[in-house]
Amino acid sequence: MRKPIVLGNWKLNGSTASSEALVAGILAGVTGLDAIDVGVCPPFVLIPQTVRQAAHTDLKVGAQDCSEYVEGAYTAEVSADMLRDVGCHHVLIGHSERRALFGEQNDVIARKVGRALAAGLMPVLCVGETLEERQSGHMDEVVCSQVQAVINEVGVAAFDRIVIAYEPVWAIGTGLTASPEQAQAMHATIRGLIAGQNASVARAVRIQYGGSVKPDNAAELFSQPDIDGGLIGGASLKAEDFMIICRAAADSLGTV
Ligand SMILES: O=C(CO)COP(=O)(O)O
Repeated sequence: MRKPIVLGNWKLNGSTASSEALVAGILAGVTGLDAIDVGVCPPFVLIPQTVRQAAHTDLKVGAQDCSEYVEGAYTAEVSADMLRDVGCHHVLIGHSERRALFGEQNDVIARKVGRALAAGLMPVLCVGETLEERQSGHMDEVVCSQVQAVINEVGVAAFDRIVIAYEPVWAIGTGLTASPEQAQAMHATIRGLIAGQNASVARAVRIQYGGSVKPDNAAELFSQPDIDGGLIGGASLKAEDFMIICRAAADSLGTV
């Protein structure tokens, strides 16, 4: 049985005051949820205060990106080692907004995953197709090539320390959720790709769904056999909504 994992991706939102209030709300609801992993990904500057606030609790704190470089003259970059040093547990890598708005390609993303693993962080590899890629029937090929690029860089065995987040680009922030069947089909495709290279890693690897997950659709998504929790954007900015989604993930353990 895979342990579901629900992470809040705050993106470019929050202040010291608003994030403190949000984390307080999450911490008030997180007890009793030890059957799942729960975490947040604040903007870089809010990570240290969030780590302090979450100390000695079950809430895991991570980042939204890391550098492909270790150190040196790379203005504005933040390394995986720095993230580990300030207490991060995980790091999102290859989010579709990084790919689309900041030009990140599969090779850069694969190197970042390698850096995160070397630093002792749990990389959350984000993959997903655009609407055009889905409509032209290329979605499996696109998503599999995004995963395979990382397998080629770090080896398939390393996926025992990596979480995959399938986030169809057309479902992010749009209110359009992939149907549970569409999401399940892609999760099974990703697991199948890995199974072809290492069956036991494929059985164990956790694959989250992301893209307009809300309190009213989380339970149905999480009840799919290959969906192991969610990566939550907008709904993770409200503690109450985020905790309803976390509870749906915990409840899903009874249904699959
Ligand atoms: O991009 C996402 C999480 O990384 C999903 O965002 P929304 O939940 O706002 O659609």
